[in-house]
Amino acid sequence: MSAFDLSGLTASFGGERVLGPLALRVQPGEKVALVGKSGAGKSTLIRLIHERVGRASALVPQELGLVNALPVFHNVFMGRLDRHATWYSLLTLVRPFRADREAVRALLADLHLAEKLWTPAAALSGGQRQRVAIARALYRGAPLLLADEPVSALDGPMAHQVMALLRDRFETSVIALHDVDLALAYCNRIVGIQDGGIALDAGADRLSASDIMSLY
Ligand SMILES: Nc1ncnc2c1ncn2[C@@H]1O[C@H](COP(=O)(O)OP(=O)(O)OP(=O)(O)O)[C@@H](O)[C@H]1O
Repeated sequence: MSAFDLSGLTASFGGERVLGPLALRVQPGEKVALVGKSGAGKSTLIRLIHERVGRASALVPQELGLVNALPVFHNVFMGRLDRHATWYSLLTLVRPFRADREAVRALLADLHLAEKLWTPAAALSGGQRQRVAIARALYRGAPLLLADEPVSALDGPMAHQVMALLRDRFETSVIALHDVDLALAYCNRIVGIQDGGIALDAGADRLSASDIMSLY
């Protein structure tokens, strides 16, 4: 059994191939860091995997996808929008149910954001917005996380805390990361993307930061 086993992954823009064709098989329990220089194709690969795996995954896109006019609660609640009947979601827009309020509040507490439950997303800092997108992914309750630079706006200690949380709460993950030290500390498999292909694929315990830096 694998978390996913995909082949024929390709992407082109304006007739120019930027990724693939490549294949990626990820086993349950693997924490995969996607590394590689800017423009290598990491975000494109995350998007392609999400398109194929769909609802079985929780996505943290680089642009976060928050609704600015809505409070933090509702942005997090959206992580499970496809699991609720329309009437339930509409009622929640006006008056959230207590059990949902408490579940979201607990997740936000883990991310040091509990006091922002009713703050509109527009009024948050970059790092707070990033943590709301992470809370939405956690709230989804999917076993597979697909995340694109999920801690890029967080300070050092907070980035470590959040990476540890993601490692512990998701069975399997694929995370695009610029920070090579975070990749080695919190992931057990490193996949390096170069020129639209996989140039490195090895266990984190077999690699050092300098091995990964050869991709840059
Ligand atoms: N919508 C688009 N239109 C045209 N080209 C695109 C588009 N999205 C991505 N590309 C191109 O595809 C290539 C891969 O981009 P991608 O965003 O996947 O890289 P990345 O490794 O995630 O970079 P970064 O680390 O800077 O986020 C780049 O050359 C980029 O210019």
